[in-house]
Amino acid sequence: MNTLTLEYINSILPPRPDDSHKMTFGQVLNIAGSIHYRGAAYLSSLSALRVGAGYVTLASSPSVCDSVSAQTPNVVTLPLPPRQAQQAIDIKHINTQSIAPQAVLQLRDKLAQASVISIGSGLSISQSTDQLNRYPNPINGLIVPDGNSEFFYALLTEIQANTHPVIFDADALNFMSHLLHHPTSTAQKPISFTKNSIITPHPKELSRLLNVDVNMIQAQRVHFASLAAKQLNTIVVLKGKHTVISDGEHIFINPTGNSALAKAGTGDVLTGMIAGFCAQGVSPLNAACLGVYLHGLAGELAANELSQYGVLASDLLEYIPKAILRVLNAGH
Ligand SMILES: NC(=O)C1=CN([C@@H]2O[C@H](COP(=O)(O)OP(=O)(O)OC[C@H]3O[C@@H](n4cnc5c(N)ncnc54)[C@H](O)[C@@H]3O)[C@@H](O)[C@H]2O)[C@@H](O)CC1
Ligand SMILES: Nc1ncnc2c1ncn2[C@@H]1O[C@H](COP(=O)(O)OP(=O)(O)O)[C@@H](O)[C@H]1O
Repeated sequence: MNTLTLEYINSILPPRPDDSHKMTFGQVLNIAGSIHYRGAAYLSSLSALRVGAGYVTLASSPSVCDSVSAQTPNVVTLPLPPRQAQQAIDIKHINTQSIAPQAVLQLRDKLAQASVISIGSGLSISQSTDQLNRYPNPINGLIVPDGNSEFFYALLTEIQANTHPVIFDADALNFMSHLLHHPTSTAQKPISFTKNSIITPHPKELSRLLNVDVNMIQAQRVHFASLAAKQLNTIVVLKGKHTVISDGEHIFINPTGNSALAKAGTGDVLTGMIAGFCAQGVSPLNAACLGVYLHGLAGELAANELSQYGVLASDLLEYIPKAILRVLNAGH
């Protein structure tokens, strides 16, 4: 078990060759955001650019793409077609901002081109009103997915054989929990995290994935992060104070960060940072270490100027470059 250090982080930062262009630093395909979580799409896309990715494409519903474009000129958008109602009676149940499963066909070329794919930040699975009538599982609190769930399933099927890094966050994890624990509840075939994947659960999300009480997870964070990495064949980033990173063999503990990060949207920033490092050719395990350490350091630097009370997730975007400079300067 290793605690991440400034020196180690400095040693795994990717190079920035002079003779380079935007594609040198990789393409992120970020599938994120929904009608109530437009901010998650913004934060996860911009944070990937802030750590040095060359090109970020946000694929989402048209309204999310419009919102993000209105806030920043830096992100390329790929609006995906909304789901259509099959019958007149469905119309009141279907939020037209849900993405059609057929959108995966439109994404096919982008999925193949991308250096890394991030899926799930704010990509709600609970957009349709019929979900509100369903009961949550009493153990894991998970409600049967709906809304974007058909799109999710089509997407996960499409990328099963993908060997590029894929980062699964937030609702992508909740959807996977549903598939893992209710395999016969739908007529769908088994599906798993992809090779070279990274998952970024907070303790409740890991509790849903493992079907283990969240208090048990918190009492044995290293054990459950490592167990999940082995069982699910993925790299696990178990978030919270002293984030644990494990590939099932190695374990890293993050010393950076403070309560400034305990604010909505900071997890979306982390997902983008890890994706941005993967895009630059860093191994998924090192990308997870870089993202987690620098995310925490950005929170500390932001809190030095704004207080632990006053930092916003969007403030982190300004402090990521300062955190990188701090690490670079430590190397001289
Ligand atoms: N501006 C935006 O658009 C934002 C969008 N977000 C998106 O909102 C969606 C829902 O995410 P949420 O995380 O709110 O919903 P969840 O339902 O996954 O998590 C909330 C539950 O998990 C528990 N929990 C969270 N962190 C915990 C921890 N460290 N220890 C123990 N329990 C913990 C909470 O107490 C709560 O019961 C995600 O798709 C996410 O990406 C959020 O990131 C917030 C900001
Ligand atoms: N008290 C804390 N100390 C250190 N890091 C924290 C603390 N609280 C939250 N974080 C970090 O902030 C992020 C929160 O992510 P998450 O729970 O997914 O939030 P959201 O879904 O709102 O984006 C994680 O990276 C977590 O490790």
